[in-house]
Amino acid sequence: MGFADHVREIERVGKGSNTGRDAIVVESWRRCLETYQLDPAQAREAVIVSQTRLREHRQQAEDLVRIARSGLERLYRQVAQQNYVLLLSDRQGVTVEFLGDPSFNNNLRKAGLYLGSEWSEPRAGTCAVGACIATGEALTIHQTDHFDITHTPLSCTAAPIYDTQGSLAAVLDISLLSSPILKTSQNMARHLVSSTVRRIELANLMANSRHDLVLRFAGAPEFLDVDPEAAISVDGAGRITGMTHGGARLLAASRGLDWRMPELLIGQPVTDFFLAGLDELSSLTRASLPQDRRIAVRDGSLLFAHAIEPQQRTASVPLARSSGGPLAISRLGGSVPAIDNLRRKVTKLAPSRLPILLQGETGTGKEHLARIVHEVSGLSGRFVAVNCAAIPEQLIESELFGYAPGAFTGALAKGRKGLIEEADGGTLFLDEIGDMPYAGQSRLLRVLAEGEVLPVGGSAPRKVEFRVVSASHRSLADMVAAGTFREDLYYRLNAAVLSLPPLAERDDLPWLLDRLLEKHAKEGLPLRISTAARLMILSYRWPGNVRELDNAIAFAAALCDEGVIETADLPDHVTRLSGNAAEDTNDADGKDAADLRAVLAACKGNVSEAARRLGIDRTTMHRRMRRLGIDRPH
Ligand SMILES: Nc1ncnc2c1ncn2[C@@H]1O[C@H](COP(=O)(O)OP(=O)(O)OP(=O)(O)O)[C@@H](O)[C@H]1O
Repeated sequence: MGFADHVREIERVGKGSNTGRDAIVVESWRRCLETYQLDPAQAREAVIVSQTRLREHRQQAEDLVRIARSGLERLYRQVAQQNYVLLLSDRQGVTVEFLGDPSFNNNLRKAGLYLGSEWSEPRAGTCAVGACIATGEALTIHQTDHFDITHTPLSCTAAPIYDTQGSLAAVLDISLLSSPILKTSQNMARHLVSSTVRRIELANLMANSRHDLVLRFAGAPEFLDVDPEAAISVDGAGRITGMTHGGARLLAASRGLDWRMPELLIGQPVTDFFLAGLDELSSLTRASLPQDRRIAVRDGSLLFAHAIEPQQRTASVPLARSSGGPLAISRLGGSVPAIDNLRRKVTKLAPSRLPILLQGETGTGKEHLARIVHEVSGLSGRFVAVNCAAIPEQLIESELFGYAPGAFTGALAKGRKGLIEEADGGTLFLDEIGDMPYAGQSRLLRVLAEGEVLPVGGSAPRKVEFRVVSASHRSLADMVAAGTFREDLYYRLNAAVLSLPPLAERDDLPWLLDRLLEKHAKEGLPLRISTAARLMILSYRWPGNVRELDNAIAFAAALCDEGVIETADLPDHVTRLSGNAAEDTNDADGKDAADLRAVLAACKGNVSEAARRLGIDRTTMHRRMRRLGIDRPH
């Protein structure tokens, strides 16, 4: 159908003609013409909201997205091969979650199948998300059902997600960019989307009714425990506190009410809807077989029910203390002012429960410091280190939060504890926190705020108590300014900030060298180093920090004869770039020292000028002078 025909059909429908379109499409076209005054002859580009607005929408929807995530991923895996993309829109029609093949990114963006795209009817005309918001029903808007000619290649199927109070919270949509197939082929898609929504609503109800009795219902006993059709929650006084959409329909049908009026359902006594007392309802637990858990609804129908008792909160784990502080703190570094200062801070901060943010270039010893903090803290639980940059983005949430049994394909049948729970009673070290995906940041924030962790695909949060130490070699403050790191999470993590200097700025390099020689000594044989090799190490800049030094000593330890490291055993780049501090002599006044003296003399003792000529900063210059035993000229 061409553009002109499409416009003509909409106009005819607007005037009351029947062109054979589904009623749901006809009603939407009329809303577009009459209520929103849209012109079918004027094609509109897809609307994508600004980053700032998108962030606001995503923050508001984050609770739902968190609960829906495993369901969304599962649905996407089922449909991705048929080239569907998946959109979760909030109740304003703004896409807050998107799963699609990144290889056709540009076309999807143009078509509005993208994060931040706005699919409300007033903005986009008849479309699946918009019509779903307007009607509250699952539906398909296929190709020329769309009002706007821009969207007519698309085939979209959407279902509404209701919150536990019966209000529309979001819309789940799967869309095909172009589709040669007939509209009826989307019936299957609608079924898939609707069953995903049912599971999401159930998970949401479970998460929100931890202290209430939950009743799940199914028409057949076989599905009762695995895929119930409806669920409601009931408080200790027997009043309805929440429901899934299926639950709302069931309650409304029981009394001949309209499910669109949830205020007639929420807060009402459950016994108004069922021919059973509260005690009888609470006894429908797994203790009896599903087929024996039959219950009569007031409209005369019979259902099977499953009662889930309110969950008790787990008692908080006392964080016991142990000692180990003095020894641990001495491993921080040598006795030089900067490190002594750091040591003082660590001693004071470690026993508190304040979250600590460690800053420092890569390899400066952030994890080493985090372990020291843990040992000095006296926490009895484990130290669990997580490198957020090393875990693939798709796995980060299940690694951190764990997952419930059967949460996704490939998951262990009995589920798995996440790293956060492993750290219960101890310290969770989040390395490279700046690489944590945005969605994971939101979930982490929630764990820190509530002290509870909800496994992926799970509905029962578990209490956890741990100390968080995080680290990043990137500036989190800059990331917050750029909108890639959550500001609220940033403020939660950086209650105390400790900075580790680059190795080139550490005056305790000789101390570190000695510790690493001890570390790499082979059993029973002390590892030593010749003066020349030592000087070479002391005058090298160590851009890779303590890690590079550690690796260099490990390398030399493997090469050296009779436990003595000579210059020839050091890695080539160290010998090449160390400025020949000392040829193989025992003379501490090597060529490097002579060079420095010469430059200083040429600059009439002006250290800043000498540093400038050598292309190093003044602090480094002073440090080199100290190392090489050169006094400051007067
Ligand atoms: N004070 C120290 N004493 C002895 N060894 C140290 C010290 N600091 C760091 N190291 C060693 O240096 C190496 C690198 O340290 P660590 O892994 O803690 O650095 P990092 O800053 O966390 O690195 P990245 O930013 O790459 O995660 C480790 O092998 C560690 O044992």
